[in-house]
Amino acid sequence: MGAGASKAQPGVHVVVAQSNEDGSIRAEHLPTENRESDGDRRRSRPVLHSNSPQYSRGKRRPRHEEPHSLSSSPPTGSHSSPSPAAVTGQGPEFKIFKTIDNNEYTVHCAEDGSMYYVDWAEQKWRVFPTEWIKGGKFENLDTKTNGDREGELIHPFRGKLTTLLRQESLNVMYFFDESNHGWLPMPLSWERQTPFVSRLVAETKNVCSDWDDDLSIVATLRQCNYSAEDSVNCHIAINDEGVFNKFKDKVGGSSLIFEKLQEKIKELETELKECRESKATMKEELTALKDILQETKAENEQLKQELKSFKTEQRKQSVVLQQSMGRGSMRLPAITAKMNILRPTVQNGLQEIRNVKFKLHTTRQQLKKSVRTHTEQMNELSKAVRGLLVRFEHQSAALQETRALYRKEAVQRKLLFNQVQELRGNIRVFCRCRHDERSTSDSLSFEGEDTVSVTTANGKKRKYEFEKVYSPKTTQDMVFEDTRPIITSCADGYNVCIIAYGQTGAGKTYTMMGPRDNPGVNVRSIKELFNIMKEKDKTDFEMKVSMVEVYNESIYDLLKSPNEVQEKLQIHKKGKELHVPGLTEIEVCSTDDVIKVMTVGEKNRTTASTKMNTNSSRSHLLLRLVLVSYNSVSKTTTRGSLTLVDLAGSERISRSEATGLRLVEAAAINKSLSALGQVFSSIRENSLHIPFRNSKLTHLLQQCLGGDAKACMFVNVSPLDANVPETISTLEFGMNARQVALGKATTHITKTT
Ligand SMILES: Nc1ncnc2c1ncn2[C@@H]1O[C@H](COP(=O)(O)OP(=O)(O)OP(=O)(O)O)[C@@H](O)[C@H]1O
Repeated sequence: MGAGASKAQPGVHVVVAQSNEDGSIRAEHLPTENRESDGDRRRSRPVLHSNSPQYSRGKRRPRHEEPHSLSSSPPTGSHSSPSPAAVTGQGPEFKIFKTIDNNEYTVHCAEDGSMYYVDWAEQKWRVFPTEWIKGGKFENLDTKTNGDREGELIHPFRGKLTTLLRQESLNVMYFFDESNHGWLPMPLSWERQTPFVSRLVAETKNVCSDWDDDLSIVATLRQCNYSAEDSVNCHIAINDEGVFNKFKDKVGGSSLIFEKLQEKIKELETELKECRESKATMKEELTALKDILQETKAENEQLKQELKSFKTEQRKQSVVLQQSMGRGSMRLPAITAKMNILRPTVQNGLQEIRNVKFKLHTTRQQLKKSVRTHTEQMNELSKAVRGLLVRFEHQSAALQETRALYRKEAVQRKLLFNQVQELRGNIRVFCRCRHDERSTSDSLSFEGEDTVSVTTANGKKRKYEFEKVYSPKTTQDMVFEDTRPIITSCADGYNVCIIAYGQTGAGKTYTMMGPRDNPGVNVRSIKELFNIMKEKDKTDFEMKVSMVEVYNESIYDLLKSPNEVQEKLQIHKKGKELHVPGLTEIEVCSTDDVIKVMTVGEKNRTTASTKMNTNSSRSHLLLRLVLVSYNSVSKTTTRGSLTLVDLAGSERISRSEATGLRLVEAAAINKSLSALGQVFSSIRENSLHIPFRNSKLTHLLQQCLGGDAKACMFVNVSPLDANVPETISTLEFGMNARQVALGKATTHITKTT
């Protein structure tokens, strides 16, 4: 047992009570200025009461070991002591007995119920007095678990902290109070004066220069068991807390501060990064500068060397020059004389050179100026060209677009036209009344675009409706406008036929052929056909013309030379196609070609009729154009035909009062025209048999009226009152034809593989 004190001042002893590692308690004397000798100290050692509370606050070993560290084991014998069960309700063990004034005693409760406590003063086990029980209470050694002492703290920087209230033994500085004759805890201000604490305070202040409150330092030292290091840490922690509180007061929340601080940290980190980067850059620059410096130094060295060698060379040269001058001075007068002679020549030469140089300079300036002007002009020109190119590109794009639109439009138009045609029926009948100056009455009246009325001799008025009715005032051009669409069909691969019907002199030939300066449907149609074919892209075409007349039920080739023997042509069937063997077909490339061919045909017709003493108007004229086109894009061959028919006059035989040959002619015409009427009637009535073969005319027209063609008929009438019966007959014929609905027209297109 080592508890004692040294006497620092009379009546005051200073001691730090501390338990030893082995469980015994020792008192460590603090260094004092006026320490007494060991003997004095031993003599004057104050006696601590064994049950003094100050002892129990000293550092203790784990309590269950305490009795074993004593010199003797706790007695097991039976003494008169309270039963442990009566005290704790449990078996033999070590317990803590805590008095009302907080003194603690380690108590051993033996098996037999007897209890002992440790008398530390004597280092002995003593029987625990039963009368003490009333003045305190027992506690189990394991009652103070961490569970009671653990807690939490939300720290502004470290987040959630788990705290533990741990009981640890601390050194406490006491002084011996002579008056009380006992040890008492020393006040802070006194303690500050002790050399031991004074040294620790100095150490602490050395580390924390801002901490100038000595008493606060001593208090902290006490709490930290006189460890200067711990007290410094504690101070830093307290200061942190202070900062935290300061911010908390200002901003009002730890999380906000935390966020702000984190932001600050981030900013600082960014700054640091930037500094590092700029440092790296500067380092690189420095290296580069060093290199440059090195190079410059090397250059400098080289220049120095060169200068040195130059100076040496100069010295050598000056020596040589001086030597030369020495030699030359002897010939100087002769040289001077020669120079005087040469000087004017040289001066003149120099002047000339100067003049030439000046001229050259002037010319150069002029050239420069003109080059500059030309360059500017060139630039302007190229700018203008660029602008033109851009405009050209725009326009060609627009043109292409327009072309595409046009093509689309054309296709749509074709489709619409075909639809309209199909709706109207594929035979369209127009009525044309010729202009005749002799006409004075108004037996024919024209109502609207499609109706003509005829007033008969007995005053009856008959109305006839056609696709269109052309009054005498109608021009050739206007007539053709309605025919134009059917020509487009021919180019598209349809068999197309235009027929003129009417009494002699009613204007059939005028409508079909027309005068040379005002051509009719024939020439205009042929022109239109060529125009259409030429407009078609990637399409090659071939056109052939044939011309025949049907006279007295015989077919004659009008393109055969009149010198040749005229043979009657026959019609043969070749598959579905009709074929006229021996018929002349002439290839044509333009409208002019066709007109030439037609002129030849007309001439042959007239010659023939003269030879036979006949009248050309007594025969039917058929002009046929066969068009074969090939499209290289779609790889299709299209075959269409245009048949232009100028029929012979349709007047009645009785009226013409014909006899002999004229009668035969009239009968033949009558036969063929009535055969034509029959064909129309049969088609209209949907008869199984259509009598195409009843006449040469209808036989030849079979392909044009045969159901897959498109036909157009002009019924020509005269405005004269005298012709009213013929006019009515013609109009009736036209009406009959109008009611004919040809089958659906079909194109003749074959695909080439
Ligand atoms: N619309 C018209 N305007 C002016 N003159 C016309 C018109 N139609 C016909 N004629 C004239 O009437 C005359 C007879 O015309 P055209 O020869 O065309 O009759 P046609 O019906 O062909 O007779 P044919 O049956 O004898 O051939 C001609 O001189 C012609 O110029």
